[in-house]
Amino acid sequence: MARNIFLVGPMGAGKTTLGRYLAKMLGRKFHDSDREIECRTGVSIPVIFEIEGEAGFRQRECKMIAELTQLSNIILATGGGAVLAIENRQRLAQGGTVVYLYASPEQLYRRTVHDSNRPLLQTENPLERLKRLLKERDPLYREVADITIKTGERPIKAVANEVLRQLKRYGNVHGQKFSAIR
Ligand SMILES: Nc1ncnc2c1ncn2[C@@H]1O[C@H](COP(=O)(O)OP(=O)(O)O)[C@@H](O)[C@H]1O
Ligand SMILES: O=C(O)C1=C[C@@H](OP(=O)(O)O)[C@@H](O)[C@H](O)C1
Ligand SMILES: [Mg+2]
Repeated sequence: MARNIFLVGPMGAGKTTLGRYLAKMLGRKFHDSDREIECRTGVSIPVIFEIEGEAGFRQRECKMIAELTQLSNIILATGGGAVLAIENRQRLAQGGTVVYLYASPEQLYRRTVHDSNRPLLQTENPLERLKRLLKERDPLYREVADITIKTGERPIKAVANEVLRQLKRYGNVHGQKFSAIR
């Protein structure tokens, strides 16, 4: 059976966008842990941070990752901080093939600067925050990842084709019809 594909990486790497795109290409179900948390609670991520703090959000995130990693044949976009908890890292590593989407802090900044839905970036200097978070979390992303993909300035389509090329080596898309989008 084809295994799950889990996307990890920093805010703005493109996990949500690429996950949705890959799911369409492969005809698989897509889940985004942040969106599922928002659906369950009925409020946005910034509101959860405001009411329960980051610690409260992390608890909800852990429960959601535990649930979603039990599913089969899915594409999952995690939140950028999901790798902070060791239990999440273990569940991700055991439940599927983990793809680390990497982008430089400057690229992450450009992709997130106009979006106010990421509470951790609502600071005086979001670029500095992105640099610090990437430095802290990069070893955790690498620890859990089977594959690392540098998105660079490539459009989503090109990143998706690169991910599929790499995933073939892991048997994820074995026997599954997909056409590389040119
Ligand atoms: N490879 C890419 N090239 C250009 N824009 C991108 C790329 N990947 C993502 N984006 C854009 O960056 C923003 C953040 O992407 P998103 O998928 O929400 O990232 P994440 O879920 O990793 O935080 C979105 O506006 C998305 O369209
Ligand atoms: O990096 C983080 O700690 C976070 C990343 C966000 O998800 P994206 O990585 O999809 O932006 C979201 O889970 C929350 O705002 C916290
Ligand atoms: Mg996302």
